[in-house]
Amino acid sequence: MQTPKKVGVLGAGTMGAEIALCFSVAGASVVLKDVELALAEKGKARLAKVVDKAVEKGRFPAEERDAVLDRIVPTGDYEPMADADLVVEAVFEKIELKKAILSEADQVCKPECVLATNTSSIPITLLSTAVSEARRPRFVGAHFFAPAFVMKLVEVIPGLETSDETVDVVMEACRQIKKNPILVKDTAGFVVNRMLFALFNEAVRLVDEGVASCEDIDTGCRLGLGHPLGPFALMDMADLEMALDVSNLLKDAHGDRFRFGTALKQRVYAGHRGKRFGRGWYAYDKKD
Ligand SMILES: C[C@H](O)CC(=O)SCCNC(=O)CCNC(=O)[C@H](O)C(C)(C)COP(=O)(O)OP(=O)(O)OC[C@H]1O[C@@H](n2cnc3c(N)ncnc32)[C@H](O)[C@@H]1OP(=O)(O)O
Repeated sequence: MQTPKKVGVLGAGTMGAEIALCFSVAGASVVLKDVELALAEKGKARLAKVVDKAVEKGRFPAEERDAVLDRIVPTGDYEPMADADLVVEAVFEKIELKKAILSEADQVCKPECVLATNTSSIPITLLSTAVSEARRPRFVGAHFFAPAFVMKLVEVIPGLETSDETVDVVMEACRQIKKNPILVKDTAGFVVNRMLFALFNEAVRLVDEGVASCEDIDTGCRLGLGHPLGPFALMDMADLEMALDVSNLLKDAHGDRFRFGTALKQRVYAGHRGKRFGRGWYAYDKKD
């Protein structure tokens, strides 16, 4: 398959916007939707900074900057994605929210359109119940990793009714945007988040037990295991509340080994949710 000519992205947060950018860089026209136009425009504005940084670091050609951003059209409506070949949903990791948005998109998108969800942990077959029976063969999971413009992996997850053709289409679309797709069975947390949350949970337990500080545990992971960031720095990059939600989903599916420790819950209760909130495991300068 060619790169899809037109792509819709539902949700202009950090993940959604950067997924939009990946397709635009590959030459697709992209519609970036949020609940209202102003939020979609804000998501696109953040992308200009992402591209500028990539240009600064010599990782993206300066002369392509404007064209790549021009191909991304922000919107508050579903209608502009009626003729999209592929739509990727990337809204908050809440089951009912995702289902509502997938159902609305399903009613607008053309029958041939593949509808993909960027859920990080919710079973695809469960989310597929939000779309019509006719769409289900063209409904699939496509899990990107943060920061999505940089990270090369996409987990491709067929649900019970996803067709082989849809899996092939999405795997190929990932290759066209220079990502490396891996095929993963439909299980809560898929592959990478099951491993990542095992690490997160053990790291929080170490803090709960007073074995070491988060700084030292992060140093241990970086210098002892070669991870680019330790688990606490990584949780701060995401959102501690989101981490707690995901871990609860994993706990429901796989048992108590995914139970998060006390130190994390306390930070969530206190609103210390991570870098974007000015404070998480570490303190930061608050920025937009
Ligand atoms: C929860 C989901 O379902 C699953 C996930 O996505 S888990 C997260 C998986 N991602 C990772 O583990 C990535 C960890 N980070 C890295 O490996 C490296 O930082 C990197 C390869 C992305 C970039 O490295 P490099 O280009 O050398 O620059 P570096 O300075 O480290 O980071 C560049 C920018 O990316 C941001 N960034 C790095 N990791 C991030 C992450 N996980 N999420 C969001 N932003 C991230 C940094 O904050 C920095 O932003 P800034 O320029 O505004 O300060």
